[in-house]
Amino acid sequence: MSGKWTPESWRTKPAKQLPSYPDATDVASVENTLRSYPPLVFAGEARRLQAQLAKVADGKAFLLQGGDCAESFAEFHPDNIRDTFRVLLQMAVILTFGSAMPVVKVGRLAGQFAKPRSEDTETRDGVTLPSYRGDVVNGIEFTEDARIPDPKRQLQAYSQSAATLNLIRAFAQGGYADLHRVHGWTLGFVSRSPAGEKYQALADRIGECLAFMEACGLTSETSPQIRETDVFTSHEALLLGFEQAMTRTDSISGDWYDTSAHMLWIGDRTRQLDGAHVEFMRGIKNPIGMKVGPSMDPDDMIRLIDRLNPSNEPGRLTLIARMGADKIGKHLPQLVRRVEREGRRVVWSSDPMHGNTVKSASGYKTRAFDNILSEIRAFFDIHRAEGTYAGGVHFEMTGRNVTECIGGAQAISDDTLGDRYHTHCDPRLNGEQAIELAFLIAESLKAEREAVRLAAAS
Ligand SMILES: O=C[C@H](O)[C@H](O)COP(=O)(O)O
Ligand SMILES: C=C(OP(=O)(O)O)C(=O)O
Ligand SMILES: [Mn+2]
Repeated sequence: MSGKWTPESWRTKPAKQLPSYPDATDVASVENTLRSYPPLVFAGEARRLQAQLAKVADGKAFLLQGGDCAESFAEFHPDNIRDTFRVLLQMAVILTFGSAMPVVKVGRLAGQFAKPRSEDTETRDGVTLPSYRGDVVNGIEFTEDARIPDPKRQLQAYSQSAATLNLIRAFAQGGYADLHRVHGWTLGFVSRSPAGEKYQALADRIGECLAFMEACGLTSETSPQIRETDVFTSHEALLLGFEQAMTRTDSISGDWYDTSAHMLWIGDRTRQLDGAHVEFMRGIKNPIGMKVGPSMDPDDMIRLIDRLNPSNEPGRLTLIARMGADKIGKHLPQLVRRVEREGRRVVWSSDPMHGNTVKSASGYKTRAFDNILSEIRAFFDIHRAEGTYAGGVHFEMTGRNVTECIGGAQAISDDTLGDRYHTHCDPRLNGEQAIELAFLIAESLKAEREAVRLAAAS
């Protein structure tokens, strides 16, 4: 029994991972202020994303979701936003070429500020302090003051999200994303790499296709699909007071939308059937995601799907599998099979990051490129074996030349992780690793397409 939903009905349910603010009056005052702020996204945009995700559920499009593990106030800079944006564009072009299908682009951007943590406290040199929970909650500095949750940070997160979104909209629709600029998206450090060279070769082919199409009368002026693109935003709906304050009724449909992002997802740590996060998410009309880790039980998963998507609408729910390269083979097949057997219409996407986090010998939290790739390969293989559709991928990545994940063509090793390790939470793929991975996935997609074509021809 789930009872009546309201934007605040989550408050009566047990909630994990929410900060303990020192003063409830300050929190209420910030939430009131947020309620008076403009929406960041519109309901119509969220509906457009859902329609595109419905195509993914149907096997006719592919989902690419990616961006920072944790956006930060300190790294807020137009160059960083642009660099991540252009790597996303490059990956999308590579995947479009491989799959010959539209690629739905969703950033972990413009709102990805709240972090669930494994431990409530962190100890350094015998000093124990509350854990860092994302810039929207507290500060990363290891001092008593910084670690106290401060609700006013929500106002800064809102402003940064608004400015980030504004820039993304301008990039996506103002000419930067025009396919004629496909060569210009390459970042300096990527252009000198094997992935960069491969990308330049692909860009040359796209240039030829565009010239051919132009000769046929299809130009940026006649075809807006060449000139601009949709890039949607997403984040984990963790800090429910903030999300509630951003939830508004849409005047057209009368439905509730969380206007903080186009898509919101539930993390693996907060997906309890009768918990606060599931309660909040079931009532908002945005397309939503749910992380599915190795502890997910198939019966529970069906109950969660039915709670979150009772009318079985395609595009409403994306299941983001994050098992780990060593666990995916044991856990995913039975879940995929069960969803299929019960006729639930979902998008299956692979997050090959969160099940592959390890502490390196030198003490950095890292992920091995090879394990990331191996989880994705297993994800595709499992779907092929089950006759279901591997609909998308979900990455923690940045356009910056960071050294956070081990491996890839640059062969980043444990010894060099410290060179440019900037993440505020989990290790991200750098621009080159992200593009390298996109090529490897594109090859799988192309092989799949070829297999389908051969099967149809025989
Ligand atoms: O991004 C996801 C989680 O917040 C993150 O993996 C938690 O990391 P922790 O295990 O260091 O708390
Ligand atoms: C917290 C995250 O992942 P998960 O819930 O899968 O651990 C995340 O995506 O940053
Ligand atoms: Mn993360």
